[in-house]
Amino acid sequence: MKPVIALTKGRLEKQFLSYFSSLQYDTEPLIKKGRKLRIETDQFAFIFAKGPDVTTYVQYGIADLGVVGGDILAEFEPDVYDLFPLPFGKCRMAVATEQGKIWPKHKKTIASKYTSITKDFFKNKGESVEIIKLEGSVELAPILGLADGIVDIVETGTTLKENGLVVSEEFLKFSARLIANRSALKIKRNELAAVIKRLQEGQI
Ligand SMILES: Nc1ncnc2c1ncn2[C@@H]1O[C@H](COP(=O)(O)OP(=O)(O)OP(=O)(O)O)[C@@H](O)[C@H]1O
Ligand SMILES: O=P(O)(O)OC[C@H]1O[C@H](OP(=O)(O)OP(=O)(O)O)[C@H](O)[C@@H]1O
Repeated sequence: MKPVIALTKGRLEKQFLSYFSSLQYDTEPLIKKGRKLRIETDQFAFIFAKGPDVTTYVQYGIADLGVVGGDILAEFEPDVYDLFPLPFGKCRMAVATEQGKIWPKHKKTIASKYTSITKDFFKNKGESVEIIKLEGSVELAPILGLADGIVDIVETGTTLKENGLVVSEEFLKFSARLIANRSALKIKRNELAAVIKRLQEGQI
């Protein structure tokens, strides 16, 4: 059986393919996949899913390996083996708000996709917050008066800047990570060893 690798669709998929190709793996079938969600190459079977679902497929052993953002691992804490960072998908987690905003003295309202990370962050600071869960375009929330601020990913800072927001605190750094199903690592050790090694060594 070919190793099964679950890839996070979208931004990380593109960056993974360019990294994988730099390691001399054949990526042509993946680049030409169109809307297909499962693709086989000579060596591997790939599946394409949203980040949190990548961890689910790996946790349940449908995929042996997965490529997922460190933010997803921090937020959902799936039961998978977190092997090592990959050299792309670099971003930070930050609290941001409108330029010149004065935070309320008591309870702040924070909008985020990352409710668990947000809860832990403010708990550790001993600050009381109400968290509003959003699924994306989180930068809208302070502008429209839904929240006092946001907790979200920042890379270049362009999205914040173009929406009149500024970082008030950066508190975590992430990159994409290679994860593995815990039992596949033992049972399929021989089949997985070469690709794991190459993905790790490619970074040196
Ligand atoms: N601006 C960014 N710069 C670098 N990495 C990012 C950035 N935004 C997200 N990421 C990383 O890429 C992963 C996938 O994000 P992406 O935006 O492609 O999917 P998503 O959050 O599910 O959004 P969408 O609903 O638009 O597909 C995130 O989990 C994170 O690790
Ligand atoms: O600092 P920047 O380089 O501007 O990147 C940060 C933006 O990228 C992500 O959004 P994404 O494109 O995934 O859209 P989303 O709002 O739907 O999550 C993140 O949620 C920020 O909005």
